[in-house]
Amino acid sequence: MSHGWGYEPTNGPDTWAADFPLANGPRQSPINIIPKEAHYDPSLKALKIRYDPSNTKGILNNGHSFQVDFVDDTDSSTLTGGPISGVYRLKQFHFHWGGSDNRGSEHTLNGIKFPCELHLVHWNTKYPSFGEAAEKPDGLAVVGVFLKIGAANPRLQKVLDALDAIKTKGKQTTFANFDPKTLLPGSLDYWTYEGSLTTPPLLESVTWIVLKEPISISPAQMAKFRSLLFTGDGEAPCYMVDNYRPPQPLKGRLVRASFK
Ligand SMILES: NS(=O)(=O)c1ccc(C(=O)N2CCc3cc(O)c(O)cc3[C@H]2c2ccccc2)cc1
Ligand SMILES: [Zn+2]
Repeated sequence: MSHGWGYEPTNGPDTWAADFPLANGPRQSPINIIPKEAHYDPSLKALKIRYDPSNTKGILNNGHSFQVDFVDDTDSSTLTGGPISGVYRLKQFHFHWGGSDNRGSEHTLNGIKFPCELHLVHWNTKYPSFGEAAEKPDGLAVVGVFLKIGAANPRLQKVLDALDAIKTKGKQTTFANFDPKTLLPGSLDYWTYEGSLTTPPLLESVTWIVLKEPISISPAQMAKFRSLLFTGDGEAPCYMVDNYRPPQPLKGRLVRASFK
């Protein structure tokens, strides 16, 4: 699926519009979230997240990030409630991170970048598949979680321990019985807005749900993420860092808050 896009100066976010005109569309992601300008919406429901660890399928270095994939042929790992209606199934989760701790997240808070951001990707079961849903304005829902530098996060360790086996692009390995719910912070307070995929094809099909509370990651754990390679075996090695798209114009969109 990769069209040669990436995060280097020659193929990075500023070049994507050439192949993916949606890059300049009306509902692009990520965005800078300004909490004071978000609208508290008392009608927003609480997020209901139910994941079945036995759905874990594997872990893959896709050349842009690494992702943990889930079996999504039943409603056993789902997201409901929150700003969405209906049932969305968990497809995969992945991260975006920086080459140093002052950058890496895609969404920013009052212009502040976090060192890393987790995305849990779900698709609307009113459509027959992820691919079909990805083409619809209400097709996807991604839960974003900021990571901040702090104490080592034991919940990340199982994921980090698998990275040695997927160092280069295209490598995948078995990964089973992981509960992504353990990666979520204590509070499920969130901001939500209508946006897009943050990677090509930049489809404008994502209801974004960005959690207010970050989770922690230690410098040593960040170094593990940064040891991955964008490049495949036999290619000149290029470390997988700074795989984030910067914030995009809000273009009049409303950002709602589930909390006061
Ligand atoms: N950062 S994000 O907006 O949360 C995001 C969500 C899903 C996806 C995703 O799952 N896929 C499928 C794998 C893939 C591989 C590529 O090389 C690529 O350029 C894009 C993707 C996207 C994708 C989603 C929907 C339709 C096509 C591709 C990617 C990014
Ligand atoms: Zn992402």
